[in-house]
Amino acid sequence: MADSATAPATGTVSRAPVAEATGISKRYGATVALRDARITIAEGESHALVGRNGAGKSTLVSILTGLQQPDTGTLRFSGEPAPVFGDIDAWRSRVACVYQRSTIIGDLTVAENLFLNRQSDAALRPIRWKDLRQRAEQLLGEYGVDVDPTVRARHLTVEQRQFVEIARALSFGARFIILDEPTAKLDARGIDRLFDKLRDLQRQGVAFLFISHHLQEVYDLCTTVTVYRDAAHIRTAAVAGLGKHELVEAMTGESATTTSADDARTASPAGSKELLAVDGLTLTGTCRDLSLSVRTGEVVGLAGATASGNVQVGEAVAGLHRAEGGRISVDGRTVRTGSVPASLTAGVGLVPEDRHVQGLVNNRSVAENATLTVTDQLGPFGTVLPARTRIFAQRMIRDLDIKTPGAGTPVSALSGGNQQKVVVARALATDPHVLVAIRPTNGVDVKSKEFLLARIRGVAEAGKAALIVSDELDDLRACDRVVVMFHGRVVAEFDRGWKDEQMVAAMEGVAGTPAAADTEEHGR
Ligand SMILES: Nc1ncnc2c1ncn2[C@@H]1O[C@H](COP(=O)(O)OP(=O)(O)OP(=O)(O)O)[C@@H](O)[C@H]1O
Repeated sequence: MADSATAPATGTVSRAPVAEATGISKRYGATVALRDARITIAEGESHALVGRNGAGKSTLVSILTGLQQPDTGTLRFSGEPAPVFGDIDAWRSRVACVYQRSTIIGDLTVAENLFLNRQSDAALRPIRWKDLRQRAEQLLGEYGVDVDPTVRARHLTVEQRQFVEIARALSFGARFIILDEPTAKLDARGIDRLFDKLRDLQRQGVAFLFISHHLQEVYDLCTTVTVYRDAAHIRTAAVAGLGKHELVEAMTGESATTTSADDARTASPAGSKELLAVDGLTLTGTCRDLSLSVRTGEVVGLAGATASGNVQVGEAVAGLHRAEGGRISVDGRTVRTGSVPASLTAGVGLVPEDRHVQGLVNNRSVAENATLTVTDQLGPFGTVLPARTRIFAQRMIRDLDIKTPGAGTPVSALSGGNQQKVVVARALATDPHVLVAIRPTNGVDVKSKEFLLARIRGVAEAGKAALIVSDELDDLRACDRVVVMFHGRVVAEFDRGWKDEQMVAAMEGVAGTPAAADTEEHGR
């Protein structure tokens, strides 16, 4: 398909693209991660790279940043050939990268993080702390990042850390920055501020490659979009000239259907009973006297921005936090708080927030990870029969459309979105009475998102209950009812049919939440 977006305006001097990759191929054993792929990022451009999970985006990033060598292909930065593989400083001066997972070290100060491994001018010269602080202040000031360089990085918010990472990445001199799912851990305000910062930097001539599964963000921020599918370049186009349906079609190779989780919903069955009850829950430093209930057949959303406490409440239901007061009960029975085994026994399944930290055992296979919670079903008398594990896992791989060469592949070899599916698969394997899913579609592509949300709906349809803890509007739209938290309190509740602005306003604690009133008006 023709590229239509990179032609410079007539009359302007055409400069070499900041980055240009052509004919890039990369294999991992039998897996083809990239096949003759290409991308061109013009100077000062905001360019999105989108594609389904496993399409090859992260592989391209690792090649563009010099972390991996392609099997074939050429790479040029501002018209010059790429540095030799391994010359880290040379790569850093051409391309900066901010990954979804923070590379900031919590125990070091901001200044130390900014100048990690380059604290002093020469290898044997002692570090001059005052100098370091001043250089950090100057650097932060240059990029308009309002953070004290002397504080330990662990005290920063996710957003502040990200700004520090951006400043650090650009301080090596690059005018091209790759942002790999930078919004995954930010709430709506954080995303706005990040985008403001990126627009500022763009005005200063910095070009971006922006990777996101949130197509709206592509429309909000980028001028050009490149689509990869099944390891190959499919299309590059001007964002303004490409409708969402067309974009999704390019990503999936199928014409976009209009079915959504919305259409798939069924009303809660009559005669449902309360399956999860949270009564007057108080969690130190998080929430006070919070109540919530989920009935059989229901999918309830627990929405809230980062500091709302919604994630902690979800985690408490799964036994990860001890309550200072109040009660959590499942199917009428009180569950001891602060005990994961007690919650598991009560029938609570959890999709944790961070698959890297809480979710997966990286060097173990997809099969082992997917069945970790159900080893008792895999063989008699505490044994685990490999054949049974494999069959169990193969069913999950099929059911959840997990893209992997096989059940024996280590999860670390899977793309991010496919890893997330393994985490969901594992939670579903226990056949939970109450499924608590925290940001369950984080890093998952649009098509797989529908799929995962439909699976969660399946839990409710099987007569159980699901609680989706999220600030993602797509996740929340899949719920029958959404309870919104703001700073540890429930501030609003919506039945289906809410508008995006209403939900965002409620999550941001906008006084008087016209949202709630509106919902009533719209005839619940
Ligand atoms: N180190 C590795 N070993 C084996 N296979 C790998 C490795 N890294 C990536 N792959 C495979 O290469 C393919 C492309 O993966 P990649 O991570 O580039 O996809 P992606 O588009 O970034 O996906 P996502 O949106 O899920 O992050 C996938 O099939 C993945 O399993």
